Amino acid sequence: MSQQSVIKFSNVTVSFDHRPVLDNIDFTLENGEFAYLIGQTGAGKSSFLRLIYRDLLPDSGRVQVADLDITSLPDKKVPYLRRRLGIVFQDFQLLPDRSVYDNVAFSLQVTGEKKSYIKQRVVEVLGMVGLSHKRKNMPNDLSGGEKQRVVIARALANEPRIMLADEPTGNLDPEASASIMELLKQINNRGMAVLMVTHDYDTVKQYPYRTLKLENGKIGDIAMDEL
Ligand SMILES: Nc1ncnc2c1ncn2[C@@H]1O[C@H](COP(=O)(O)OP(=O)(O)OP(=O)(O)O)[C@@H](O)[C@H]1O
Repeated sequence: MSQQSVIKFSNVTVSFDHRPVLDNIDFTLENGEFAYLIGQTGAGKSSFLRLIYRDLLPDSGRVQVADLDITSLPDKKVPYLRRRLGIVFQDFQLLPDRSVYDNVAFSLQVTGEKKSYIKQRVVEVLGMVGLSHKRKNMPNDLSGGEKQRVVIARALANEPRIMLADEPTGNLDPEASASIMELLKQINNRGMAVLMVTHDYDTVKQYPYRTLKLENGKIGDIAMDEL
């Protein structure tokens, strides 16, 4: 894999019940690149993401993420891989009985970071997502957009090189969606690669980046006017 790419699929095939969902796919995400992944329901977008965080192995082909070969990665190294990825999914997956601060701190505690570093880093990432003033609140006290910001702060805490976002604006109103997109844009401008699955074509048009479409098991770049 070149120094420039952070994700590389080579001849990747995934089948369910003998039907290929991903059919001999090649794909590269460059370091610091922002890309959308679109496609109809059932096109294979979630399966595509699952390959990247090693929740699914391909039937054939090779998947490389950062400098790791996912296809030959021992199970015990999977947590190490996942710490290199910031994962932001639609159902917010926050711990409901912990404060905003503790939800973010938790992701650093599991990696065994020092207490003083955790405190500094949590304050830093909550500042980045504009939620310093909500650090003592519980997730249920927050709006949908604010919850999504906490999820993003948590994903940023380990300083990943790649952010995977599965419909991060899916459940949000237009204003909250725009603020999440501004945040992802800002994160990308700091050099992090972002791969975002979305059905939200308005957002794609408003924030134009490279757009890939999954269709009939194949992936290809598409232009804005083809949306
Ligand atoms: N574990 C599985 N066993 C059998 N079939 C599966 C499995 N996982 C996914 N599929 C099938 O593979 C296809 C692609 O599913 P996937 O969830 O990747 O699509 P998607 O593009 O993410 O869809 P959506 O937009 O609805 O989330 C679907 O037809 C789905 O039913």
